[in-house]
Amino acid sequence: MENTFSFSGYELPVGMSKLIWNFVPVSIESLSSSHELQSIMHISLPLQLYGAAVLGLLSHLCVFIRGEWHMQAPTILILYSILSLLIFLAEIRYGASDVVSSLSKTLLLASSYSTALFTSMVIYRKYFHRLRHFPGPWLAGATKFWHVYQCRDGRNHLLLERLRQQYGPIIRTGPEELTIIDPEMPGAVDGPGNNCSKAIWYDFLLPEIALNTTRSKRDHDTRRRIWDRGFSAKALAYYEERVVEYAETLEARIAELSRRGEPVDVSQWFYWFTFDVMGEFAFAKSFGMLRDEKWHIAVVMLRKAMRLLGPLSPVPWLAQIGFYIAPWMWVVRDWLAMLVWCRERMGERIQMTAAKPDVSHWLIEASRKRNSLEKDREWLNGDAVTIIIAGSPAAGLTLTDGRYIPGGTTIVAPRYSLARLESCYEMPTCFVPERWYSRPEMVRDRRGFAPFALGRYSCVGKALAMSELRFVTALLVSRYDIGFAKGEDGTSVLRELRDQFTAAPGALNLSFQRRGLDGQTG
Ligand code: HEM
Repeated sequence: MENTFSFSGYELPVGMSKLIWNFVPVSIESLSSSHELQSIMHISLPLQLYGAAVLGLLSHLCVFIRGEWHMQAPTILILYSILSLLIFLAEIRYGASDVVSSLSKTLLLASSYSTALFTSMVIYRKYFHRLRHFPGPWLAGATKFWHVYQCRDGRNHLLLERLRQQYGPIIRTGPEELTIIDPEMPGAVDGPGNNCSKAIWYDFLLPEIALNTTRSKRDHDTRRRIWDRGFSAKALAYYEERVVEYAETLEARIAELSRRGEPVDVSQWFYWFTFDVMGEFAFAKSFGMLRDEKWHIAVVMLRKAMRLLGPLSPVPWLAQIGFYIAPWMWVVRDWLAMLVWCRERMGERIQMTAAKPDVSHWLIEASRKRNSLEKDREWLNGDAVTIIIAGSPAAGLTLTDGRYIPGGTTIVAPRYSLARLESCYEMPTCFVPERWYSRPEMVRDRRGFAPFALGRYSCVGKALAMSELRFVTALLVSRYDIGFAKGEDGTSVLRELRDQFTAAPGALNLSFQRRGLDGQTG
């Protein structure tokens, strides 16, 4: 019989499952014969609690203080649960006589261990850590749970903006994390010559892996070369034909609504447009939302799942526990269902021959040529997720004014705040599109403007995204007079904005008045 260990659908790594498979019966067996164990059970309770506390302290100082543990979080949780169960069984057998006292003693030992472990972590983070001198909320430097709690409503962008006003441009937003709101950051972190790598947060897609989530520079560069082929001038010409078709469908829908005098929630319609286009490029199959005028179930799942990425992104270890130990839970279920959906569509896409090349065509063909289609499935599945939803330094970083950011720090450079810096823009909180063409003096420092990121990790789809933006804008602006619909004041689009890896804007109801051929509104 094969020795695997599965808990709530979570399959432990083979080595670990063998260890547990052998360890549990051997341990229970040894409970009934070990004299040493009997003598341990009869040590006085204070001494046992003291021993558990020392173990907690040592686990921090000798083990958890180094390296990354988020991917092992489910295994660690399962091992601790098994250990507690063994202590409980040993207590019943040799220690306290009844179940209730055995249980309370086990809980006491576990609490003593964890109190020492977490106290040691907090003391270290607050008084010895290399980031201890950076300003920020006291609790943020002690635990990332502070951040999870603060951005539970998906408004991390507003939280960071408030912190900037309170603490200045460099804020300690986590035990190992600095949020730096300085126009220099996009270039310093992502620009040429930097030595930064991706933060642990990017492991959220594992075991699937994608171009924008891989943390290995070598894997990224190899994969990026394949993606680049999918965005050559020739490939872009194929895509643009289809972008035009979808943009015209969008315009036809808007024309219908405008004829009926109905408001157009452009946030929703633009969402449907971009997702239909991306479905076509990822799976050679549109989501059909523009056609059906309703949300596709997979996109609904994706939107729900993206809510997980906002609040849980500061604690990737908790997300891993959710994925493996509680896959049935709330948004975790939506996230996993969305991954399964993408996996299945990618399976179908591999089997079909698309009439015209889509983005996936280049990725699949590259695997086919190398005869590694099956081996590359995790990449293909992960990249499919990237298409549809489409830094930390080991070494330190010195900013141009001499400020030093210690190595091993996760650096966050929030675009929302960068776009609102007085030092970069005149009237930074006002919507003045002219600043980007006829009034360049309104842009004081453009280094912070990097919506497609910079350097090796910059957006590979930038040319496609820009052609979608240009085409739809030109089409609508040339045919319609556009204004706020009745009852709309333009505030909810930002007020309801949610920060969840990509930004999810609130509703924006506009009225579209068709102009006649002479340019007059008709
Ligand atoms: C207005 C639309 C878009 C914006 C603002 C945007 C922005 C970005 C940003 C900021 C990144 C860096 C993300 C990170 O490092 O975590 C990125 C990466 C990426 N984007 Fe886009 N993107 C857009 C549209 C697209 C489109 C249409 C595609 C096409 C499939 C695409 C594909 C990608 C891919 C594959 C990456 C990963 C690149 C790499 O790691 O080498 N994006 N994008």
